[in-house]
Amino acid sequence: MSSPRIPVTVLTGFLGAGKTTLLSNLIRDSKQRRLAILVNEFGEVSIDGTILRTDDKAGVEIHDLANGLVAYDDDEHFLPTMLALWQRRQQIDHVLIETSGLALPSAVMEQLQGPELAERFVLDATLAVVDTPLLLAGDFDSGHGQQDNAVASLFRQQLENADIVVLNKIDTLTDTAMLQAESTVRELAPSIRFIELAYQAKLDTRLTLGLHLHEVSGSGHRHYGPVSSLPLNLRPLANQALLDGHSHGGLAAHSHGLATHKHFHEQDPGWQSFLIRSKDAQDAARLLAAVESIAREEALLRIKGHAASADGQGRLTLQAVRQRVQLQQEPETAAPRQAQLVFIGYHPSRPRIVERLRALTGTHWQ
Ligand SMILES: Nc1nc2c(ncn2[C@@H]2O[C@H](COP(=O)(O)OP(=O)(O)OP(=O)(O)O)[C@@H](O)[C@H]2O)c(=O)[nH]1
Repeated sequence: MSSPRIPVTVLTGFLGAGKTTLLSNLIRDSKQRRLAILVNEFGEVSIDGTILRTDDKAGVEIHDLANGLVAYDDDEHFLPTMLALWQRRQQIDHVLIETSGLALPSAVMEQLQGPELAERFVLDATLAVVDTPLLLAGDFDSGHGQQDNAVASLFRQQLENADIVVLNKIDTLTDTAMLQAESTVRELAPSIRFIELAYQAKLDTRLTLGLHLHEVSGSGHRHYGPVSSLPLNLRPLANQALLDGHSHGGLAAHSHGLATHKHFHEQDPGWQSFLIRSKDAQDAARLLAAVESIAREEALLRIKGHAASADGQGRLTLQAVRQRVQLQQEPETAAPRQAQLVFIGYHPSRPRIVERLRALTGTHWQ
C-alpha cells in the first residue's frame, strides 16, 4: 500500500479522569494537524461528543461511538468508521480515540493490528489519564466490596495497557504528592514508559501526538522522554529527572498482551448506565443540590448531562465524578430541548434515582 499509515492515539482512563477535557484542550491547541476524533461512551447518548463540539474548529471532526465499549467484538461501528476515515486519508493527519471510562484500550490496539487496519493505521501511543487526587485517596485500591474490586481491576488494566500515564487534576497537589502518585503508578504498571503531568487537563501537543512509540526503531538504548524534549519553561517539575521517562530505554514496539481484553460488561454485569430525562427546565442551584444528594446516597461513579436553565440563560452542564459535583451555566450555548442525565455506577437503582430527582428538583423526570 503506497499511502503512509495514519497515526492513531488512544486515550484511556477511568470514568471522569478528564479524557474529554484533555481532548477539548488538544483540539484548541493543535494548530496544523487535521484531527479525526472518535468518542466512545458507556452511556446511550454522547454527552462528551456534545461537549467537544462546543469547541469545534476547522480541521477537527468528531465521530460518536456511544452505547458501548469501543472495538469490542459487539461494536459494529469501529471498523467501518476507521475504514471510512482511511478513504478520506488526504484530509486526516491524526486519529484520536477516546475510549469509554469502562473500556480497555487493548481492544482498539488489537484491531489496529488486525488484517483490515494494520496496513492503514499505526498506533502512535496509548495515554491513560488518571484522576490523581482519587488515586492518592486510595479510591482505585481493591477493597472489600465487589465495586471496589471491579474498579481496581479495571483501573490497573487500563494503566497496564498504556505507554504514557497522564496525572491529571493536579492543580492543588504538591510536588511530593505528585511523586507519590508517580511511584504508585509505576508500582501498578511497571511497563509504562512515561509519566506526564497535566495542569487543568492541559498537555502540550508535543507530549501527546506524533510520538511514534510503536514504530520499530533501532534497538540501541536511548535516553529519551517526551518531557525532556520540551522547552524548559514547559517542564512540569523543578527537577525534571524525577519524572522523566529516561529509565525506560528503547523505543521498539512493546507488547501489550493482546489477549488481555475481555468483555468487561459481560463478565461483570454490575456496571450499569442509564439515562434519565426531563422536559422541564431546571433551576441551577436546586439541580446541583439534588445531584449532590443522590451522588452521596447511591453507588454512582459518574453522572453527566445537560439541562435547560430555568432562568432562560442557556444550557446547564452537569459533571460529577463520585461525590464531586460541578454545574456550569453556559448562557451563550443554546438550551437543550430536554434535560438528559447519564448515570453510571455499580448496581445503582434507576427507580430510586428518578424518585429522588423528582422530589429534590420539584420537576418531572423519567
Ligand atoms: N480540578 C480539575 N478538574 C478537572 C480537570 N480535568 C477534568 N476535570 C473535571 O473532571 C470532570 C470529568 O472530566 P471529563 O473530561 O468529562 O472526564 P472523562 O474522563 O472524559 O469522563 P468519562 O468520559 O465519563 O469517563 C469534569 O467536571 C471536568 O471539568 C483538572 O485538571 N482539574
